[in-house]
Amino acid sequence: MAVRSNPSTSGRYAPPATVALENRAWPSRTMSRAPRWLSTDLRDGNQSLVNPMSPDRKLAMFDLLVGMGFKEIEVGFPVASQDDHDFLRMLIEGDLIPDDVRISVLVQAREELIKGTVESLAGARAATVHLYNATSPQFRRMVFGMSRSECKDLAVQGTRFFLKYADRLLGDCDLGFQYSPEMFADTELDFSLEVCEAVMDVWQPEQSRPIILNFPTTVERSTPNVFADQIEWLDRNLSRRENVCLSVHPHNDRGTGVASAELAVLAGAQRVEGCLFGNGERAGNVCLVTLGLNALTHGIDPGLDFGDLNGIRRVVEWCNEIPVHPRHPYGGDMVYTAFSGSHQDAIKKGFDARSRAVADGADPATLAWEVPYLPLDPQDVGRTYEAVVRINSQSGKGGVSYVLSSRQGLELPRELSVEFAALVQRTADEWGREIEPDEIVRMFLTEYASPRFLTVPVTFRKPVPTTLHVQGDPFVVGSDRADSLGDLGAHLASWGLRVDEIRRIGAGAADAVRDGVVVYADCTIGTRTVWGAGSAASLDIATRSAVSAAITRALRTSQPNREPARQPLLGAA
Ligand SMILES: CC(=O)SCCNC(=O)CCNC(=O)[C@H](O)C(C)(C)COP(=O)(O)OP(=O)(O)OC[C@H]1O[C@@H](n2cnc3c(N)ncnc32)[C@H](O)[C@@H]1OP(=O)(O)O
Ligand SMILES: CC(C)C(=O)C(=O)O
Repeated sequence: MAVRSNPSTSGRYAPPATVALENRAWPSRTMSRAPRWLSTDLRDGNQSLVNPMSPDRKLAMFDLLVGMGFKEIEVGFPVASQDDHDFLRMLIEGDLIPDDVRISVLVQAREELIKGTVESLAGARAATVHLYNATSPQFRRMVFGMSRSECKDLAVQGTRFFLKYADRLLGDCDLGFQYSPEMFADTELDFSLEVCEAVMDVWQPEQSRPIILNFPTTVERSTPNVFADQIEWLDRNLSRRENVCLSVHPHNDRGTGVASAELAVLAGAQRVEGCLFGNGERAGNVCLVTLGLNALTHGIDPGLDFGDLNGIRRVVEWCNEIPVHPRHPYGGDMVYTAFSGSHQDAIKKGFDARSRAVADGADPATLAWEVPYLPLDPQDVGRTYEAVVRINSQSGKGGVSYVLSSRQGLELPRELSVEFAALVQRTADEWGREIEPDEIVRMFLTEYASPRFLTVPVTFRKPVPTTLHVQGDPFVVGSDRADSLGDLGAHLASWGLRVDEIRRIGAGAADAVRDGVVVYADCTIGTRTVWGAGSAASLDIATRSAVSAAITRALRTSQPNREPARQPLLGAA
């Protein structure tokens, strides 16, 4: 097949500039604690929506953020719209901002807008004003029509206006100040530094009045390592560093917003701005859910509560009117689900190993999480194990066994699970769709279980060698459970059955059969080997039931590939 390339279009895009950084330190660092988080769901997130949030949606989002533990929340751009202004006033006048939460508001470097912003904060106990202007060559040339020094002056004047109106109007407020050179990632590094230094000369940061300098990838255009280099360069070169909170604000245009944020933290960023589930302009702001849970799965407390991630998602979806993708890291519907056989097998073995460790006395709360293919314990975010394994034609015996075990407590012998999995796979192929757990259980019971428990002995004309599997661990005749099986051989002999071996006997009932023991009988009938399953309060009756089911199957399975009947038989018994 001919390979098509796009030389004519790719030639219109330039590769990003790189940073000359000697001995960069970030590649060999690891994250040891979570950065400060700022949620900009109510500002950058909101400004990107088709329908900006209504007041009740804004309040729901604010309450959610507070409930999750956010301590810094950008609540809007109060001079941009009456809605943003009114929401801010509602938070202040309604005393809805907890003492340990700091709100912030965004404003451009224009005097009348700064004045209006400061006025809208009247009565606030604590707040940060976030001033921005774009600094990149493209903006200076195309949007502002300004030289470098005029652009710097815009930021400097903006800071002066802020101080002027804040002094006049907000004497009682614990005021913070944040400056962002918008389009930072596309701005010459030395110019970003020059502007930030000039802003700091006006603000005069001290320990008691630090400054937040926030560096956005307003439009993400380079690989995350380039952004990390930019941040490390600033970390090294900014003056008054101890009074600067170095913050980043990544967007996700190239799909690497999370990587940009994480590498930036390694490079010296102390604070990250983003949105829940990555809402935001174009391809979104960096996703704070992903970042927070990435930290958690590296053993770092994110300082945010993700314990009810489905609940968080519901609020976010309602506020933004945008569904979260089923494959969204940690929060999507499908992310704790495996369909493919080898994944399911490994997951089941992981859970089994975990159960054994707990049975041996390990505390599940502290036992290291190491279930293959599940980077996070779904229960840590309020999800269940219910949908961890789902069955379709890609599934194998591990998955089918997992469903029967987790749903019904049925622990199939390996040979039986191989056989049953093949039947499930054929059925999934035939039906052309996923098979629900209840259907799997029904299919198993329909195929292998006796239509009803037989309580009377069955007589066969010729001896049938039988291997019995009883739910649970291997059992050897003559062990401590031998007495409970004492009559078994006699019973089976009275049916005309010869017991070659009794391999397994269970401790405890299967959920499917509340009344006791499950027996899996592997019977050689004539030239065929046929499985049957039975359950009852006593081993004796369960065994008859299992053998009877095997015989019934042997009689009816002249067409082995038939579609299984749909009615549950054990359930009806
Ligand atoms: C990357 C980001 O997310 S930044 C935040 C973006 N968010 C928003 O823009 C939403 C809120 N903004 C708004 O609602 C409006 O832009 C307002 C209300 C703030 C201002 O509206 P308007 O006065 O009508 O101006 P408009 O939006 O067209 O702004 C363009 C003007 O502002 C100037 N400008 C843009 N950004 C800045 C800035 N940060 N500082 C100073 N001037 C700026 C432009 O140069 C342009 O000036 P010109 O009119 O002399 O050509
Ligand atoms: C105002 C700044 C921080 C911004 O939103 C951006 O550049 O994306």
